[in-house]
Amino acid sequence: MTNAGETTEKETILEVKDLKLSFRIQKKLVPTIRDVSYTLRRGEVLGIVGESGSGKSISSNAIIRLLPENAVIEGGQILFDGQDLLKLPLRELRKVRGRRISEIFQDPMTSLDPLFTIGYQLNEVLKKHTNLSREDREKRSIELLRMVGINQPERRIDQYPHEFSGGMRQRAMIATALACDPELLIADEPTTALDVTIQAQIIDLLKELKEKFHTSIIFITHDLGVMADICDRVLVMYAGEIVESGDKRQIFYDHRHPYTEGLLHSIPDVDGDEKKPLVPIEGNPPEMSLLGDECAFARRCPYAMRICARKRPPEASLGDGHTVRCWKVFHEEQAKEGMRDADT
Ligand SMILES: Nc1ncnc2c1ncn2[C@@H]1O[C@H](COP(=O)(O)OP(=O)(O)OP(=O)(O)O)[C@@H](O)[C@H]1O
Repeated sequence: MTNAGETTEKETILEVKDLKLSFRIQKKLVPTIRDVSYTLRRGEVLGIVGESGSGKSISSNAIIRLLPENAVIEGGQILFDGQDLLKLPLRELRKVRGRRISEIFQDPMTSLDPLFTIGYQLNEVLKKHTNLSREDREKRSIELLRMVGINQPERRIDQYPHEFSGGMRQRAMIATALACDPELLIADEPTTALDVTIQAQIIDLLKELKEKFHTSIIFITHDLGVMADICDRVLVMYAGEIVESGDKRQIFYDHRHPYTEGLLHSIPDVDGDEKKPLVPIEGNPPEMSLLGDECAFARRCPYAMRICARKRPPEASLGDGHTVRCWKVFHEEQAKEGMRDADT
């Protein structure tokens, strides 16, 4: 792996602009990812959080077009290192996938084949994406297993996935994802199925990747505690759209969207020193096929006003990269601006 220089640290690696994706269901197109826009810099960990079905996986899998057959991308751009991946023919995209962008999943068996040894699978990835000789591929495979914390990699390389424990399989999957030094790693709930100790070890490993190699990571999770630990910036998703985005401090300590507020009340205190009662958000997310031009959260929102049921709120920019899609916040910001104008 090459150690990226400090100068590349703030460079934008990924820019998603107005991504719109629908699913074809019984001849109808159901909008599911709605105007999603965000930027990811080199060496940054971007967390995506939201309830089940909010679009975390689909919006991230759209980057490498790993989508169900009935998915239709209806608009937007996905600029990776300046190149629009949506315009790239599938054959070209396959070269990017696994080499410059790779993905790790909750279930390691999504990407590990039970019929082949771990060494064979690492070798296949390296054969496909690099010009390394057979000998160098073996050396690299051993180095990768060692890097992800697998002891005795020379012996382990000849073993099959079932001979590994759950945590070790997760590490082996991470090793295959890292084989070609990806610039972007998409981690979709990579620690959810693991016990707390192993979860912490995997998080430490991902942090090390970010620190040492400036790998950019999209980290999808339900777990706001894990998110507070690893992420620099956070996207809060609800009903296929980003309802709030900001850096970790803005989201945890200065959030403005009622949904973010509800999410944060539904977990134990992130600092762990104050025991707050858990208050789940009442109600359920909307049925996407029935959603009109209203605020998707209106029916569950304790602050909903008349306009919320009639019109989707615009995205308000609060400065320093903090955005919120909520009428209440929009009006509060307008009022502040009005007061500022009156003062001058
Ligand atoms: N093949 C499909 N056809 C129709 N709708 C789909 C299909 N696949 C996913 N969806 C819908 O897309 C929406 C977003 O799904 P996605 O898997 O991205 O959610 P998620 O936030 O990652 O959820 P989870 O946390 O449960 O993984 C959901 O409402 C889901 O029902």
